[in-house]
Amino acid sequence: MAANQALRQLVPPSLSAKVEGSFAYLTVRDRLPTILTRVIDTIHRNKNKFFEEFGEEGVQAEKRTIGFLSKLRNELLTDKPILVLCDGLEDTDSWNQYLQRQQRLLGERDPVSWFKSPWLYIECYMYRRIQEAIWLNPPISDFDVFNESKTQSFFESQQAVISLCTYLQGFNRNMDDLSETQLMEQFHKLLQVSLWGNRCDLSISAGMENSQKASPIDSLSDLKSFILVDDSNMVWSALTSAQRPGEDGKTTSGRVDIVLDNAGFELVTDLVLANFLVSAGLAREVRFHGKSIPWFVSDVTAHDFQWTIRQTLAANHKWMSKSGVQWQSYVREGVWSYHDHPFWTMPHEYCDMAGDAPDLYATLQGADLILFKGDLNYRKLTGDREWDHMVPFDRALRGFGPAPLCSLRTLKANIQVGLQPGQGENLNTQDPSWMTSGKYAVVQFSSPHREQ
Ligand SMILES: O=P(O)(O)OC[C@@]1(O)O[C@H](CO)[C@@H](O)[C@@H]1O
Ligand SMILES: [Mn+2]
Repeated sequence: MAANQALRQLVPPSLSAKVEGSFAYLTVRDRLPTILTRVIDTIHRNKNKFFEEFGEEGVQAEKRTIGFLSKLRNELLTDKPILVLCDGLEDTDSWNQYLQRQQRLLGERDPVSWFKSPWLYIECYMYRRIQEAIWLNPPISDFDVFNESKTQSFFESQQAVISLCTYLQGFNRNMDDLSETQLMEQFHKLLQVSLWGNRCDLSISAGMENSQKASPIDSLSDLKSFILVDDSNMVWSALTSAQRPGEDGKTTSGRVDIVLDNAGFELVTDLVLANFLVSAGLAREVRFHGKSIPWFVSDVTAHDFQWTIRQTLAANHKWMSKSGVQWQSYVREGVWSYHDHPFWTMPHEYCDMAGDAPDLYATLQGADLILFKGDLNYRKLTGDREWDHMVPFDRALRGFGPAPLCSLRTLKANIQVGLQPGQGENLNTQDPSWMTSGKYAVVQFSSPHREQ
């Protein structure tokens, strides 16, 4: 058996709610039902809007949708079997095949259920069932149940957005005068701003307001010691080694793909970073990968992406508006593009991508650097397994490596690899909730050419 295959055999079990008292258990028992309750409340609160827009049909659709979601909430609370999807969407068959895969793993004795199956699978499944409940009840089928909380997060973070756009425009004006060292310093700062932007995620807060209040640049030095693994220098060298001398004597640079996470303030930090990468000549193109359906409460959809650029452009603040104008022209010129492959809203671990979504894997192979934002992406990169903290990041990826990649993640789930000997034990002593509080973060890099 080849070494890589043997390595794949030694894979620990998936995190699961079957472990009573575990973070997965508490999420499934408490946080997911809370999120569902908030979704039901949101739909109920929009009843009049549906009536105004669609008349009696809208009211009937609201009632049916709430019925679907209440049934889902009951299945979850009472650990009922996971049901097949029947909405005939593009990914319905893939979801139902994945259910069969989960059933094979469990054997015929136990049905696949909320508290017995992998946490990653059933949490993704819940968001896909919310989509089914909405989709099956026109005319409210394209209502985004999380839209209000995503837009609120943007508006609540206005001061931070203004200070970030002001900072960006501050050195955009004299970018050509910056030395290589100054460019690298700015890069590290904006990479950390994007990293900490990930704390503003609404599923960990179960939808509670979770916006950025403090100035993102000023707080970086205080936050530095909470970065447990910092491979930023490897990210910088991946960018600079992708630069090539062009025909006209100018340097051409590489393509950077950003696998997005949350809308609101976090998305602004990603757009500011992407703006810097292009204006500093560190990227010739940036591809953004978002979600094709509302996902994990605050994840970015195409509507959120366009809305955020429009909102920034229309702001009555000089530097915000100037940033929005720049972002809109990047999109129009094709320097920036938004993509939402269905795989990002499937439950798969990323080591399955080459086999289950070969088209997406091939697309990502065209990048010179891929930035994965957030905790759910980290869980999928590492398979949401019970890895020991000292297992190398490359090992936990289990062969996933379309291009040099970096995870920018604040810790919000009890999985963390690539730590030094004793680092995990020290953190357990100092701060027992270190893996789930969002206080700590990692910048973890892997390149396909490095030893697996
Ligand atoms: O990917 P994100 O937005 O950083 O975090 C997603 C998340 O909040 O959802 C799950 C908890 O319900 C965890 O995986 C993680 O904490
Ligand atoms: Mn998210």
